[in-house]
Amino acid sequence: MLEELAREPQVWALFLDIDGTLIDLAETPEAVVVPEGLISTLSRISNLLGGAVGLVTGRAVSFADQLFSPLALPIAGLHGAERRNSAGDLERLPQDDDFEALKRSLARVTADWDGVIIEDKGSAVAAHYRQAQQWAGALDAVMQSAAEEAGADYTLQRGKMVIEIRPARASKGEALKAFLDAEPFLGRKPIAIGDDLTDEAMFKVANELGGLSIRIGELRDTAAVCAIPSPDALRKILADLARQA
Ligand SMILES: O=P(O)(O)OC[C@H]1O[C@H](O[C@H]2O[C@H](CO)[C@@H](O)[C@H](O)[C@H]2O)[C@H](O)[C@@H](O)[C@@H]1O
Ligand SMILES: [Mg+2]
Repeated sequence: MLEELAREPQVWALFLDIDGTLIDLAETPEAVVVPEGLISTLSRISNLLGGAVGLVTGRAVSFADQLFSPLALPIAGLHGAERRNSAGDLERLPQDDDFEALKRSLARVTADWDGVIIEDKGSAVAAHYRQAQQWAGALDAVMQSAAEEAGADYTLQRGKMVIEIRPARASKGEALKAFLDAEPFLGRKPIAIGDDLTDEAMFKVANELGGLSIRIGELRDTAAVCAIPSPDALRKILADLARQA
């Protein structure tokens, strides 16, 4: 990958997931740390690729922007439900009052469930049980019934120790396609790198378009065609690439 990207940077577009890919997982959503040097690495690789580097994440764009400030790459947030293109134009969904009420109700129902975290992300909500695995089954049931109540515009998204309700019309695969429809991504072959179930949609699109799909972790039950063992190993590869920029 490193050799290909360095030799023909005009051919490739790079799409990177955040949690579990660029940065290590942490016990809570707020406790994540962006390691020193990563922001400058990403900035240099973006220059090398003529700006064709995008973040594709389950996080809200606003949260990702805080993490990577002052870098503001093109980004798809909430699993593709919001997207900022390379010109800086941000598409997001209008507030849905029923969904706001549903999030409040979820927070009420789980208030006494020790260790459960309800992460309000605007047009999506995540219920975390990393610190409360005894609540995993009950939380799954509550989220399933909340997703039904939310209706056809929303869907359940499972991930690492998390169950989310997110807008149904979006996916990371659709986000990749939307990026690739416009400069500076237009006509390039996508490299999609991710670690979780939500990334499978972008792996499939990358494969279909003759690109490359890379899973962080094991190459098991995935559409990805190759693997990198850990976020740390990926960061080392990216740092090497940035040095050649
Ligand atoms: O698509 P991603 O960028 O990988 O985002 C996926 C979800 O990541 C976050 O949750 C995960 O990371 C947390 C911090 O390391 C961890 O505590 C949690 O167990 C993981 O599921 C984030 O909080 C979610 O909103 C994202 O959708
Ligand atoms: Mg991830």
